[in-house]
Amino acid sequence: MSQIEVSGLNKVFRQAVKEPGLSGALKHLIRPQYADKHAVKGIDLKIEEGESVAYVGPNGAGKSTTIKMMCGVLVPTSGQIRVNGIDPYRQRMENAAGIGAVFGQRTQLWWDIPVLESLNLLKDIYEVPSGDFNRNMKAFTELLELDEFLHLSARKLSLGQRMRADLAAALLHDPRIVYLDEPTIGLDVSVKLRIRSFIKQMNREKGTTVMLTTHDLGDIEDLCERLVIIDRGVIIFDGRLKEVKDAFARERTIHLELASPIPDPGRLFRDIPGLAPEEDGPLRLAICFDRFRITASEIVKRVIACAEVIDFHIDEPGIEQIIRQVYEGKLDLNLPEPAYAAGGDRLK
Ligand SMILES: Nc1ncnc2c1ncn2[C@@H]1O[C@H](COP(=O)(O)OP(=O)(O)OP(=O)(O)O)[C@@H](O)[C@H]1O
Repeated sequence: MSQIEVSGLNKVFRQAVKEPGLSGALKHLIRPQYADKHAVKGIDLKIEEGESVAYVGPNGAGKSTTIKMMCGVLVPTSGQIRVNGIDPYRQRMENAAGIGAVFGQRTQLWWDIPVLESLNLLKDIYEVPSGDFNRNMKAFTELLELDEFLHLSARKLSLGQRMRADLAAALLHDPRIVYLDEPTIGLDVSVKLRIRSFIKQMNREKGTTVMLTTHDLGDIEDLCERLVIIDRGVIIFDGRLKEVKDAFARERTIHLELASPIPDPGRLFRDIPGLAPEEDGPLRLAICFDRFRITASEIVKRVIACAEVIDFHIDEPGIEQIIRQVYEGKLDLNLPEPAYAAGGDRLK
């Protein structure tokens, strides 16, 4: 059995339908009207111990609703969820012992007491043995630089400090699974990197399963091996991140440094529609190409035939670009890829 098993999962919310203004509110009081919102539609998902999964989708796609059902916060309308072998809603207490959760918009720390006190309270609630608590506190303090604010109450923390404290709180009891809902939202780059490196370390060293929802696609690239995309309540893609990149990261830019100028470099690629080298001075070329149309080695071969190439490097697009295209309906990740590019190289 997988660590997380979800099958045929549905969640329907009943939403009040009100006309605007006071008269709308009064009408609703007299004759309330409701509409059903099918937030999650028949989801099937299996996650194995130690996996790091990015669960992404546009606003309102159903990510948080799924995570809340996995945490036992929301009851499914229909379908099955087993987390660590138990039903998260019916066995909430047992479920809580095996999971940690960070919701970027909310904190689980007590607002008015020092962070250290909150962590001590969580130690008691989760019945964390003192040895484990001290060991984790030592490691987390170092990795997340908690020292600077352990004595402050949660209400006095900056957003970045609050997120670091929340991560420590979520992982204090060594949960086997951690759900992270927008863990880096609104944070500056250095805090983001620190948090990512902490999550990676937990996943690598303790084998903690990570399920991450985020709009920061850099988080995905840095943290996750598997990508699950949900759109309007339906899972539209589930696969390895690396395979997605290999198959769909089409656009690349090759930067070449030359020993001597090439007059009219565009003529070398007239047979490839849309491929136009950009010159950055006489000895530098930047060529943006679709690798399904021509390979990097073919480009280098054509340039070398005209001038000595001193150096070159290739910029690859990130997963961000690919996912953005999926959201915009321009890319279907389930489509088979083209087989060959100019120059004869196999694409995969
Ligand atoms: N408690 C609720 N009552 C009614 N409708 C809800 C409730 N919670 C969520 N919804 C609706 O369910 C749909 C899915 O919401 P959900 O919060 O799961 O999306 P999400 O993918 O997490 O979006 P975001 O990226 O914006 O956080 C949305 O249309 C939302 O309005």
